Amino acid sequence: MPDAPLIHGTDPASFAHAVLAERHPALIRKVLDATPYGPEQRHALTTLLHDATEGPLAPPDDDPWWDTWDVRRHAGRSWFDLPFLVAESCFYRRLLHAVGFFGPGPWQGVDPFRPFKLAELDTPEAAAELTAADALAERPPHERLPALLHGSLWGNRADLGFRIQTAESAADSRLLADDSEELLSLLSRCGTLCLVADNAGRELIPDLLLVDDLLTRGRVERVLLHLKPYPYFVSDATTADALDAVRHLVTAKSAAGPRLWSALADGRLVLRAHPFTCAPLPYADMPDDLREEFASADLTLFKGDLNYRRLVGDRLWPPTTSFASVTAYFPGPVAALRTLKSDVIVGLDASTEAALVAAEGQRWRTGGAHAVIQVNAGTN
Ligand SMILES: O=P(O)(O)OC[C@@]1(O)O[C@H](CO)[C@@H](O)[C@@H]1O
Repeated sequence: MPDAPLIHGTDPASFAHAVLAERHPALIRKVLDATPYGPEQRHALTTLLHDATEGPLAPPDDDPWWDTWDVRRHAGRSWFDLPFLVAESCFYRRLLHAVGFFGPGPWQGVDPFRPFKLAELDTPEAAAELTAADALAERPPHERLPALLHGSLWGNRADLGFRIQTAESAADSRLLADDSEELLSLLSRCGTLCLVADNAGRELIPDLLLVDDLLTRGRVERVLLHLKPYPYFVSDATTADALDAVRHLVTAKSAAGPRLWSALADGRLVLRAHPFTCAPLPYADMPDDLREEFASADLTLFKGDLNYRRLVGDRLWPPTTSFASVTAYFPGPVAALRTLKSDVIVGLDASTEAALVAAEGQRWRTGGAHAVIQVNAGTN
């Protein structure tokens, strides 16, 4: 397994530093504005707002998460000195603790990000995406599946979802690595697919439409949908979010809605929420039970930026590092659908990297304008 330095937020000019110093405080303000929390929670949130930028890491005494994942040992360090993934994971754990999510009490289980997630579902753009997706049902597989795959890849970017692939769109320059043909081939003969989901709302809807097509058209026998056991990184999907999405599809009279409802009821679509999905660790450190589940699947498909960071390791890999080399540990065929929203990237040609740097400096890594579809079928 190749090696490279872990990404930290120490450099004030880095993306990671900006996330910790700017995005996290802004998020706390959004959470305070979105829910009428009481004085105790508001005090806990404003304390976190200060701690997470000025103070040392201060784990709560009464939360075993900090011991389960061996994070308490970082107590007293600056958040900026921690591995970026650890710092973010600690922030979200502290935020949920501050709003009383873990209880006991009346706020137990109340998702602080739910207002943002629900707002995404009821928009004209979301309705237009559903109309476009339903129209796909009549198209032949060689058009329908790539469009559904791109719809899932670009998630909530409606202008780029569900387009019928034409010559120019198939050569979309925003796609920096494209193993979609190999991915579609793996999906065409897949008994069990593990889909490790990313965000709720308008990203989960395209994911579920892809799942429905795979299950309905007989290409996949069973899908294990890996969600988060509790709210994480603002938008990450929980079971409640998945049920909201299915109910939304039924209410919107999408043909996929009742089919997904039935697939859940008869066990062809199974919801999973393993604690490791909220751990501050790379998937290379996954526990044995999760490793066995992925090993027993015919394909595991990771969605989104955070999952990609954890799949390949949140490190400053040279972009030309092969995707296969950093996922060689994975116990079965694995693929990633990821829009680039953070520094880590592997699997690019040297010429692609050079052209991106010449055109955009290093902004191409974090702007969300580019994406990769990468596969390690495990055959090499
Ligand atoms: O997994 P997602 O939702 O695609 O993206 C999550 C994410 O890009 O947002 C953070 C920055 O705000 C990153 O640190 C993190 O990887």
